[in-house]
Amino acid sequence: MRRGFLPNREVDSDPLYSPYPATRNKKPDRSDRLVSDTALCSTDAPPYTVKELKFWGQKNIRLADDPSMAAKVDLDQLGSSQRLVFRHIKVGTVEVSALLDCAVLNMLPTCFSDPPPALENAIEFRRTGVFANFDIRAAALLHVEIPTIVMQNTLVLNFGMTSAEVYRELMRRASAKTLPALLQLKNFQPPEMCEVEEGILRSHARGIALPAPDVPGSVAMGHSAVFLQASRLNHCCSPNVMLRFDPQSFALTVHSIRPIAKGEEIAHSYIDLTSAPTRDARRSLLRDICHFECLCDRCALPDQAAVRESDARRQRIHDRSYAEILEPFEMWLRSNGRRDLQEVIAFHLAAVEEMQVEGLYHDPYSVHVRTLAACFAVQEDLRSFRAWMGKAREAALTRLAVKTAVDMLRYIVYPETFPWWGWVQRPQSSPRG
Ligand SMILES: C[S@@+](CC[C@H](N)C(=O)[O-])C[C@H]1O[C@@H](n2cnc3c(N)ncnc32)[C@H](O)[C@@H]1O
Repeated sequence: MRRGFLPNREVDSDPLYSPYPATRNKKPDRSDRLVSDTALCSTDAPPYTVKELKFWGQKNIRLADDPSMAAKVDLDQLGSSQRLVFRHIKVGTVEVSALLDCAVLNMLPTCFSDPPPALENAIEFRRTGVFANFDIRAAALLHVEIPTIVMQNTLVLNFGMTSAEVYRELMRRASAKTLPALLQLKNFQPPEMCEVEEGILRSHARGIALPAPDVPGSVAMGHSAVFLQASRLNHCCSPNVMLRFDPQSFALTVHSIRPIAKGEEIAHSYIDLTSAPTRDARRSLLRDICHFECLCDRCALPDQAAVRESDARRQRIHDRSYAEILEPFEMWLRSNGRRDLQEVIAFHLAAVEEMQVEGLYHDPYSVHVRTLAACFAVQEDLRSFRAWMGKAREAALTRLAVKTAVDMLRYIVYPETFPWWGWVQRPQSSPRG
């Protein structure tokens, strides 16, 4: 176990913003374990009536770039739950410059666990992107990184600092070792939108899930972090890696979601691809949120016909509900094996192929491959069962579903322990297990 926060050097100062006492924070305040050299405190008198709060909110709240955020933030509730503070969080030997709510800080572990080790030298970070150094299998851990800066996405600015000053302060507090590297990151924000420091942090910050206190609006606030190396990862609408952030180790991990060839660019998706099935929808989302025109392989298809085909495939993937995915095999079981199992297999193979062509390996993919494994299990087709169960296991590992992956390994080694094994031979009986 590594040490969590730096030992206290001085009494905790006022939080940056504390318009009302944080009465809802019933957990013991552990902020005395945090270093605080914060000398800033609230300068504006907080508003008290809902009307004033709303007006004050329009003036002072800087919403994150996601426009849907605006709808989620309840200004009436917001003021009573916010106590933003600048802090240094110590993770192993790394000091993270943070601007977080006290309640969120209190929910972080006092000791961070060690993250798992990454595959050595698997990827190369170049200025313009990240590339595979050798052929990589699916579900490999390619990179582990502690953030340099962590912040709340939605800043409530009534403590006498402009948003530019807040971002500058976060940068200033980054360790002397990382500051030059931070300043070298490109600012991709339109120059009229914000100053350089804010532009750099906004361009390279990615969303992370931190524990959120049970107060209205706190989840909508969201958090993001800047990772010096992982910020080199470009966006792709057919990503080959998935990023995870684990608050227990305070580390970002990068996992391959399919086999990757040597020299191939490593890229993840900046957006939720399931919410934007067509190229136009994806591009418009990326323009709105990230201010760039997507030039990934999927968006830069050679002609309009190829784009239409890709859109149609993604729309079909998008439209298929879980019930629809599960239905053919369930119907086959209910028919006591009298229906044609080959039709069920063909349905799943076609869906898997579509997902592979589009490079989409989100949850429905694992349902398809698991069901294919079951289709071959009922026929006692050992080779195909092991192949599909192997893919299902990779999908589980990518999602960090370790227990499921262990169960699947057991089925691969001892196929007869799989509940549907050989069921076609004895269709009247119910599955074992
Ligand atoms: C976090 S940076 C990624 C690394 C970046 N290429 C660099 O040189 O620092 C994000 C920026 O990279 C560029 N970018 C990333 N993915 C892209 C894509 N698919 N198409 C076009 N530009 C992309 C955009 O300018 C975006 O604002």
